[in-house]
Amino acid sequence: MAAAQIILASRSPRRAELLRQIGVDFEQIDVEIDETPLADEAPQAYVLRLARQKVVAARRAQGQQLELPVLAADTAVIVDGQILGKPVDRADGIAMLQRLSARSHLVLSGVALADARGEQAMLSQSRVTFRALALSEIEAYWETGEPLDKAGAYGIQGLAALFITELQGSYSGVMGLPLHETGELLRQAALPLLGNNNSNG
Ligand SMILES: Cc1cn([C@H]2C[C@H](O)[C@@H](COP(=O)(O)OP(=O)(O)OP(=O)(O)O)O2)c(=O)[nH]c1=O
Repeated sequence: MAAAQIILASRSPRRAELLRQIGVDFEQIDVEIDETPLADEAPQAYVLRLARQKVVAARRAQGQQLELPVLAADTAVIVDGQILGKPVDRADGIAMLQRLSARSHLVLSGVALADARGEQAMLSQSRVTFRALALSEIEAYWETGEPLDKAGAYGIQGLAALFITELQGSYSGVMGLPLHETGELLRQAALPLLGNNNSNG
């Protein structure tokens, strides 16, 4: 296996899969932060703050000797201006999916990269539209286990693909790691992908 180029501060297997997709060699570590929104915090500011906090916490945990850049992300579903995180239980998950039925919502993903020079963050914003969902279908979806660990109680990359009539924005951003923005942050940190350090060339 090639030597790691960066640290991915995430437990998420989806983020690891997406980072592998763009050919980055990485080590994955866990970070735990408080994900409670601040009073009156805008959703965009919220996901950017959490992504930054994850990289900062990871660098702190690794100590001064850490040399590799650290990448982390945070994803939230926004409906009527309200932030939906991961469902806390079955009733919460079912209520979230009922709210998302027959309308569109926003999915925000913040991604941050920290290295010795400090940290940078970028935002990905997508609009996802769901068809009308029957309660029986929502209940059956909950029973699959797929919604449990996902913001908004669904996974675009899984069975919830059956619900989505339209996506405007970034599929990888909805799934948890926006790959265009990730590539830009890596390029700015002098870790170019495809050996190209110049987006115009
Ligand atoms: C909307 C949506 C979210 N998700 C996932 C991505 C994230 O893993 C999760 C949102 O929770 P996050 O708090 O962003 O991330 P996490 O706690 O799972 O992982 P970590 O903090 O360790 O990086 O929801 C999907 O997998 N598919 C989707 O379609």
